[in-house]
Amino acid sequence: MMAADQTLAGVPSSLSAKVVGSFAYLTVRDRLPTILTKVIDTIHRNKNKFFEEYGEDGIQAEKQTISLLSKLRNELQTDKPVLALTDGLPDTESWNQYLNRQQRLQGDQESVSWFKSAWLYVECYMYRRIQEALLLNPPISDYDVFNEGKTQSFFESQQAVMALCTYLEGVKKNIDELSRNQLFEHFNKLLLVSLWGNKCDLSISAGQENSQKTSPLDSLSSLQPFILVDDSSMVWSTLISAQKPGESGKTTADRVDIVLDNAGFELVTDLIFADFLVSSGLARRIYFHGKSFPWFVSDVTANDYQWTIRQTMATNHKWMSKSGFQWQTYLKEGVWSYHDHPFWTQPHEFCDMAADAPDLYATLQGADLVLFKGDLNYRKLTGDRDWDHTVAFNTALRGFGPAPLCSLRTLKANVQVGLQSGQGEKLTSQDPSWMTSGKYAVIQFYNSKSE
Ligand SMILES: O=P(O)(O)OC[C@@]1(O)O[C@H](CO)[C@@H](O)[C@@H]1O
Ligand SMILES: [Mn+2]
Repeated sequence: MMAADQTLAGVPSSLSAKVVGSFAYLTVRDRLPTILTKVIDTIHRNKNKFFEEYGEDGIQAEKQTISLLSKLRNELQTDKPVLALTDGLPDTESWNQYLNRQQRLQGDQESVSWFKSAWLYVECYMYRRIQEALLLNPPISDYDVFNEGKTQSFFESQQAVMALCTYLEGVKKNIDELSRNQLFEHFNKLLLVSLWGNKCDLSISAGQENSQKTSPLDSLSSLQPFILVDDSSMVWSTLISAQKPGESGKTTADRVDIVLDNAGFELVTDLIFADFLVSSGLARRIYFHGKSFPWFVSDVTANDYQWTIRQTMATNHKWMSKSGFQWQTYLKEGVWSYHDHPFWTQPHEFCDMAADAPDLYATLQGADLVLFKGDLNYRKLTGDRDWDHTVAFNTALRGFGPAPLCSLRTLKANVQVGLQSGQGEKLTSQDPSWMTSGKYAVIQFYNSKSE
């Protein structure tokens, strides 16, 4: 039995709000209550809508949901014990087992609570409790409390989206004549656009809008110095070496999986990159992995995914609309498909996936490359632990490696591995908030098969 904060040999402890003043502490103390308050306000603002749709039941549901969320906010702010879930969803048991696991880790001296336990766990748990509050009030159970922010991010980024779709159209027009070097140039640009699309995330901004106003293609070179690890050439060579003749006679990699992060502008950058991968013949199929309920304010759900493609189709911008129709065709043909396994909205570190979600692990093993978008995925890849910055990426992965994988992440949490000796210290002296500002990024690759 491990003592309270004793961890597996050589594995550092989980980031936690128990470290007063840490980013985890500031998130749990300030940002999470702010997000909860915005959720409560959003539900209250839609009271009339619920009444119109559901009559008195809608009013009752609104009141009940707000009372449950206010209770949750009070539990959080007063560091009450984390409670078992009661909504009887298929994953409820898994969540409650994970709570027991956390309790065993901490020992029975203190209960699992917001300011004493792992930050990754309590933050994920908060979003699952928001979902429980809605599920316990059926008339409004399928209401997406984060929808307004996600759609606003899309609408505010229209200039950037139009510029990207126009660029993509130009690339696709004569794509068969492009040399491999030219293909690599476009690959690199659109990979970087997808990487920096991750800056637009509403949970770091606690819901403040932070959409992309200008064309991201214009700023790629100025952003290059802020990329701390750049394994893009390894991503490219993995795709090239995976090329094999398909039924159509075209040589392509079979499948690239994109574990999505945020809706709005970031999702469009992912769809554009995926379109390029298929149009260029670098990949035959794309699996998109999204969330099965609203998560971390701006993460992609099936509704967001379908809505974004419909909106892109419906625009009166020629190349944007053409892209939207192409994406709908990819879905109809099975070239693209959307998947939302419950594991992505659970609190587990990814090194647990093989044991706790073997079906999902097996699915990812079928990919030639898995791209993980964003900061929360990076935190789960590395277990959200207090690693030294020079620890190797695959050490932090702790055996997770279903396929060649790459994290495309802007830094918004104080966990970062795989840096050169002295690189972290230099960054801290130059820019103390480098790990949490979203200004810096990594393209970090690992191929377990190359060991
Ligand atoms: O995964 P994303 O969207 O890039 O970032 C989500 C996120 O901003 O939410 C948390 C703050 O509440 C951070 O730890 C984390 O980075
Ligand atoms: Mn996110």
